[in-house]
Amino acid sequence: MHAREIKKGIEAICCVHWERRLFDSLIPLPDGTSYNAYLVRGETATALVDSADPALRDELMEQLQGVDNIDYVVSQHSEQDHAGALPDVLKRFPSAKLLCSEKARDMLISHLHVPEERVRVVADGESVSLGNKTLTFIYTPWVHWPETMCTYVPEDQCLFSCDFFGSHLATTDLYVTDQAKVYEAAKRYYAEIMMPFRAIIAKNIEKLSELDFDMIAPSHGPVYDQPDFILEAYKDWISPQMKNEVVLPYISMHGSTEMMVKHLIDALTAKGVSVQAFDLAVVDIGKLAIALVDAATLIVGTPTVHVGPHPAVYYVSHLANLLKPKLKYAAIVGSYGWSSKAIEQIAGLIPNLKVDVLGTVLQKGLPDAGTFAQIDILADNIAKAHYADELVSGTGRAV
Ligand SMILES: Cc1cc2nc3c(=O)[nH]c(=O)nc-3n(C[C@H](O)[C@H](O)[C@H](O)COP(=O)(O)O)c2cc1C
Repeated sequence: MHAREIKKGIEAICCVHWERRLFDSLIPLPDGTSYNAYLVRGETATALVDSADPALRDELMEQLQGVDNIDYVVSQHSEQDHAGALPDVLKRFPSAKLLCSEKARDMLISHLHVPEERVRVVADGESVSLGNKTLTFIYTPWVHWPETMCTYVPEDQCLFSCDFFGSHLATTDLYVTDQAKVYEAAKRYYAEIMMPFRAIIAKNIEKLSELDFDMIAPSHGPVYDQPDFILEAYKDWISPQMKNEVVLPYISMHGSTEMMVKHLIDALTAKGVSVQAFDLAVVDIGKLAIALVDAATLIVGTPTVHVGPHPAVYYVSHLANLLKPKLKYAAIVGSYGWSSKAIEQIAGLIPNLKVDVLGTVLQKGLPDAGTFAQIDILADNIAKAHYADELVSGTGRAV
């Protein structure tokens, strides 16, 4: 890849990680990802905004080959996928100063062993002149670490946002060309990384909306030359409005829980409630996280294993608890053999979820007519709660 111009004097250096399939040893990447750095050439000084993951440091350095001098390297976020190649950049450009937020200073030193004397802290709102271009730094904490900031170039109405608004997508597209594809990738990114910080993200979006920009250049995925697309999507995801949707992660060893789950899906669907069910034996947790962004109700389906829920249910309950989705209601269904504490244990795993439990159906062995009758009542309770809240149907996309 070569550096490509996105504004006069501003180039995107996209390092595309086509083959990466897991992020942070946690997040599935069905479409790979990219790490974007940006070169800003002013009349009197040149700056590089962010770097790349150390795995692609050669790709980054190759794209910087023709660059004689860099005066400033801006680190918007200290995590390795953007800051990991900073030591290489600082070595290659020995007079460059590393600009970062107050909180990033210690993080860059401790996480990357960046030489302390190279670091210069910039304040929230501070500007650095590159001659005919200015870099203005806007602190946007907790998107998604405490030190994160954005960088704004007023002369070009360009906002560098790092992880904020990013999407995990390996592509040669410089700009968003397929909105549906980017929407899905950006929602996956938001769901897994940003969702726990919904309230502070809302404040940060408000802060950024005071700026006049016509381009958002994130550090993952394509550049937004129509920023309203992603701003509107984010506003929808962070809004308190839930959708008439149920997320139903389940697992079944011998089929009993699965029969209960399938009956529940039919009963809810018949009442006009959308359901996204995920078999935890084969789940892509990214898709599950995406479903949690809008849903009003979480239903967990589990057999009992060694007194508690199946270990896969432990994992997914813990994950949902960490991601803190909007969810207002919950329910648990499942089958057991002789004695179970699955319900109590699941309840203990989700203290962050401020949900009303609308019902639990625990069946000894195979479900029968009585079990299905209980499930019908549960479906009725869920539908009534959703309609009482006047929840709107999920559109899946805001575009
Ligand atoms: C490894 C294993 C451990 C189990 N431990 C318990 C248990 O502690 N308590 C219990 O009531 N049933 C236990 N069971 C029985 C299952 O919960 C029971 O067979 C249930 O009907 C399975 O539901 P499923 O068909 O949805 O997999 C265990 C089953 C297996 C395979």
